[in-house]
Formats: sequence, structure tokens, C-alpha cells
Amino acid sequence: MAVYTEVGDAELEAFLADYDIGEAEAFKGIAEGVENSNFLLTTTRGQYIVTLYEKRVDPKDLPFFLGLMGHLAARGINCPQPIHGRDGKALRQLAGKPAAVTSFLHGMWPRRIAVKHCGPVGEALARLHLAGRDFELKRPNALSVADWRPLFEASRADADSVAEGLVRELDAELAFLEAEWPRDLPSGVIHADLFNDNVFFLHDRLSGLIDFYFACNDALAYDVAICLNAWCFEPDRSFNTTKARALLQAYEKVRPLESAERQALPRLARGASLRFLLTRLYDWIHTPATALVKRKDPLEYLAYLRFHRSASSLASYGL
Ligand SMILES: Nc1ncnc2c1ncn2[C@@H]1O[C@H](COP(=O)(O)OP(=O)(O)OP(=O)(O)O)[C@@H](O)[C@H]1O
Ligand SMILES: N[C@@H](CCO)C(=O)O
Repeated sequence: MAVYTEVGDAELEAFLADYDIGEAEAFKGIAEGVENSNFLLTTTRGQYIVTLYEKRVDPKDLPFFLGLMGHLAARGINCPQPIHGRDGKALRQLAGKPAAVTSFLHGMWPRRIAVKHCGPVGEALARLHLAGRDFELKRPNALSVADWRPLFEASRADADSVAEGLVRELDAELAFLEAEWPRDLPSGVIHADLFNDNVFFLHDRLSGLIDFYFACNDALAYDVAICLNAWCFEPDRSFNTTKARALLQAYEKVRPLESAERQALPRLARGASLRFLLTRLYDWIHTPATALVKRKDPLEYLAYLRFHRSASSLASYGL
């Protein structure tokens, strides 16, 4: 479920009066997603997405997110394009929440990831990295290495009840990554959450990227590591080298990795595993079991972390 805020007819009508996108014909809550309230709006002119930003999005970051989507869309990346009102503004209020209208993207996200999806994702990621180079706003990554320990501390007391020995293992992992985190890699705008539920395909072609609400400035290769985790493990948690090769090769056709980036990938992949392990662990412990939102399994990312820990170079992955 992801409709946290209800929108009344009169409120919607008043909101839409500030835009030039026609009159509402239908307005339906979208069940998917967990962070924000999303609605599909059909007007006399077409289809749009209305997003109400809920508590996990810091309103001060919204100009970055909306500006970035506009910037990328203008450079040919198929992502939601913020629709500006008659006053030129893309961000306003609806039902007491910050809200925006964006273009609707056609396609479906792949429920079962196949090798054929991985090349297009690698290519799209590299194109996004290039298109983001001249985006003028900056947003530091709020979930990078310095943020992991406080996140872990908030779950420490209950972590061993999720997996035996987890506290000791994560303490050691944090110490390693804090000391060895690669710091001078090429950086720029990264998506930072390009999982399969954020990538649309239509007739086997990648048709769009969504959910830019973790986007930030960080090492570009860290985004590659996030995608290797999100796209290249099988449901039994084994690593699929064929998928990884397809993703990396397609990425490098557009933006070849520097040798320092290639060398850093195993460490970046450990960090990317720990980051999602920690946010999932936090949610696992702090979300009441009765909540409507489905919690994601932190142990999936513990398995990925252990796998990457055993790799010393890309050759260890068979890449
Ligand atoms: N521009 C768009 N075009 C078409 N559908 C969209 C668009 N944006 C969002 N959606 C639909 O809304 C759903 C939820 O969107 P999104 O993933 O951004 O939600 P969220 O709650 O912000 O994020 P999260 O995935 O982190 O929970 C998507 O799965 C998709 O079905
Ligand atoms: N992609 C995240 C969810 C939040 O966007 C995860 O799988 O943990």
C-alpha cells in the first residue's frame, strides 16, 4: 500500500487549477511503493502521476530530486518529467503535504529478472551518469559510510534476534569499511536505488527509470555496485556471473570504468550490501508487524555481503 494521505475532490480540483494539464477524469491511488503516496491521474489531456511526499523525504531535498528528473529528461533519459504549473513551479502543496505532478511512464517492472534485462539496465545507468554530469545542484549521500554506524546503533539491541552473531559480524564489517572505503573515485549524480521495481520495460525494451528519491552525489561505481546486488543475484542468493557480465559490459560500452573503479568494486559491493542490510534491519525491527507495508528481508543482503567479502578482485567473480 502506498496511499498514506487521502485527497478530497475539492482539494484536487483547486490543485489542478494551477496547472495547464486539462480536467481530471480519474484519480486513483497506486498500491505499490512504500515511501510516498502516489496517484494515477487521468485528465482530458492524458495520464500523470501525482506524488505526495511523506515523512521520509526531507522537503529541502525536493528541489534536487525534481530538478534532477527535469534535467535528465531534457537529456533523453526516460524518467518522470516534473510538470510545471502556470507559475513555473513544479513543487506545491496538496492535502497539507508537499506534492508534484510528473509525466506517466509506460511499462512494467520485471518481477523475474532475466539476463536480457541486465544489459539495458547497465546501459541506462551509464547514460544516467553521463547525463547527470552538468546538473548544478548537489546532494551529499545521506546513507553513505559515515551514516551506517548510527543506523546500526539504532538496531543493535535487537540485531542478534534477527540473526545469531549479527552484532559481532556487523561491527567488524563497519570497522573494515570505515577504514578501507574507497574515497577518490570519479563521482557525480547517482540513482542509488535502481532496483528492479524502479525500472520499467515495454516489449522487452527498457522504457523508463523511476523513483529518484535517494539520488545524490557519490562515486559512480557505487551505483554500479548497488545494481550488481539488485540485479545479479538469484532467488537462492547465488551470484549470476552471466547477468553481472551483461550489466557491466553494457555499462562500459557507454562509460568505461577506470582501473581504480574496477579494483574498488568488491569493497563498494560490500558497502552497498551493508547499506541495504542496515535500512532493512532498521525497518524489520522498528516497523510494527501489523503495519500495512511489507518489510524487506535484511538477511538477503547479509548473504550478498558475505559473498562479496570472499572476493578480492573482479576476477574472483569470474568477470
Ligand atoms: N512516472 C511514473 N509513471 C508510471 N508509473 C509510476 C510513475 N511513478 C510511479 N509510478 C507507479 O507508482 C509505483 C510506486 O512508485 P515509487 O517506486 O516511486 O514509490 P515510492 O513509494 O516513492 O518508492 P519506493 O519504491 O522507494 O517505496 C511504481 O511501482 C509505479 O507503479
Ligand atoms: N530498494 C530498497 C527499498 C527502498 O527503496 C530495498 O530493497 O531495500
